[in-house]
Amino acid sequence: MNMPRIALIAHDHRKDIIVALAREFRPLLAQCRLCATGTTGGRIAAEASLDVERLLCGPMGGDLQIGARLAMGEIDIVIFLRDPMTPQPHEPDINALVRACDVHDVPCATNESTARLLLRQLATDLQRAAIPPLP
Ligand SMILES: O=C(CO)COP(=O)(O)O
Repeated sequence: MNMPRIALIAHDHRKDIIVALAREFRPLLAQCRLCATGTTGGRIAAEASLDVERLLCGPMGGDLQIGARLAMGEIDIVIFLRDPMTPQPHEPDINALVRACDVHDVPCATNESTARLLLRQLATDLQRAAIPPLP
């Protein structure tokens, strides 16, 4: 199994949650190629000690960069913890990213529970792939 490529994004009110998830799933995420919007990536790198490629901050085009990569087949999973209670200045970019996930059938977790399901399944898949097939 190739190294999974995961995009991590969280709005401000969800950043503590994505950092906690990154810490909890650190052994798994350390086996993945990670990219993130700017501020989210900075926090994950600093607080979960993970190697993360930091793109632009969300309001400056980070969501669009991730959407473009995804459209090119370069992202396997998106974890995008959106804040449903706070209007965002870059709402069209957010919608474009989630739409791109649907267009290209890329799994996209927009809340913590779904993120957990995705990450647990990924851990199982990686474990199975590591076990050599029976002769
Ligand atoms: O706004 C975001 C996603 O829409 C997140 O961007 P930051 O990680 O740069 O805060």
